[in-house]
Amino acid sequence: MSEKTTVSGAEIVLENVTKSYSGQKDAAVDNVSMTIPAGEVVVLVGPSGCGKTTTMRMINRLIEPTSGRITIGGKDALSINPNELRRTIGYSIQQAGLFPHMTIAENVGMVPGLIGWKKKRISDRTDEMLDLVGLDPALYRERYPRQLSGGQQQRVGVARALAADPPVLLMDEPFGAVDPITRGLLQDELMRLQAELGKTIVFVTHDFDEAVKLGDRIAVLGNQSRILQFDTPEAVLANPADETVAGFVGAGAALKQLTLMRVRDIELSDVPVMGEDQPVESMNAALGNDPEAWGIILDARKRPIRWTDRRHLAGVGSLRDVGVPMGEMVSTQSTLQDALEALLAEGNATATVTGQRGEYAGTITIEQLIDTIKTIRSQHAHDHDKDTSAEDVTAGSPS
Ligand SMILES: Nc1ncnc2c1ncn2[C@@H]1O[C@H](COP(=O)(O)OP(=O)(O)OP(=O)(O)O)[C@@H](O)[C@H]1O
Repeated sequence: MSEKTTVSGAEIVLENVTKSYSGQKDAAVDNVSMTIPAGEVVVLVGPSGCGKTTTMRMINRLIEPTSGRITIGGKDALSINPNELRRTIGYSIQQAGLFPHMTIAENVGMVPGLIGWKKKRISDRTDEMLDLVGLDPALYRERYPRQLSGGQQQRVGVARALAADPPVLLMDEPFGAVDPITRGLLQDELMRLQAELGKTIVFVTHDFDEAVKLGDRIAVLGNQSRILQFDTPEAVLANPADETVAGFVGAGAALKQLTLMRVRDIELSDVPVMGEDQPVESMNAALGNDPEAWGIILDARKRPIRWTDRRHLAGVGSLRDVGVPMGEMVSTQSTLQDALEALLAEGNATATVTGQRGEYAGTITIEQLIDTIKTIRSQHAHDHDKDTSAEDVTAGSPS
């Protein structure tokens, strides 16, 4: 996710954690070790039944490990009493898991109530949380869950998980039950919230794209929760650890990489730019003799308004009257994927980039996008050559 302003999260460490359900031949989770750094979003992703939920639920002790150790902020999870555990760990699940007979306010205020907050404090906090997730408290407090849309219920689920301000948030497919557009919006909101809150978030999904979008790190799990790869989304996309992970990454890994970087992250190229009031000869001189060269005419606030080449300039008296209106532009905030789409939409090899206030910032070309992908690839080309004992993944040997 993006840069955090604060980190309020706590580190979670799993050491050789195993869970065998009675009556099952194989352990559901077999000897898993991983460190989830404070303030990061770690996404557990893997096929159905691989043990993601079991792994997550052992962190808040909804499931007791058969063996191994889990610490939260350095404290053994088994030694934390139930009240403290509720305060430390927020939990949100698919279909929000709201209590149908309780109002939205009662749902959100439930954990603060359980840990003994006073009425007024709970009520204020409930309003604050509903605001935070984009629901007007005046409209929604007294409603019942069935009177809300699926997406709104999911928001309430997140508000409830955050209500007691826990350093750790466990989210088990929280957006699994909503349509793709709502899901995208909820993901964006979670990213915005997290940039502000800096919680430690463990997020379970079987949607790899969701993992790439939300994770600071992704743990790709195989059967029995075996960690196949535990790394940043960039590294997993650029260099999957093995064929199983590659299969999970799926087609279009290079394109997915483009969603992880923004235009401001790369060095832009340039074309000649001139204000409308500058002499035509200056633009001519800047374009030189190259018949393919083109330049951009700016308005008084340095915003690109038209592009021009030598042919347009022949015989004209002023830059005010020449050129072709600018097509779709990209902003420095856009993802490289947005930039690629703009390039394809315009059918050009170059797109114009504008800054925060619409001012000219440079240009971006198809070649630059290709070079960026190549650079990411080469940066991660040797990731698996490293001695993994030095890494924070100490899980049983990845196959
Ligand atoms: N209470 C239980 N008793 C016995 N076996 C269980 C129990 N809960 C889960 N399992 C088994 O443990 C394995 C891991 O299940 P788990 O729910 O953790 O997987 P998951 O990766 O979260 O799956 P999904 O993505 O389908 O939710 C599965 O084989 C499942 O059948």
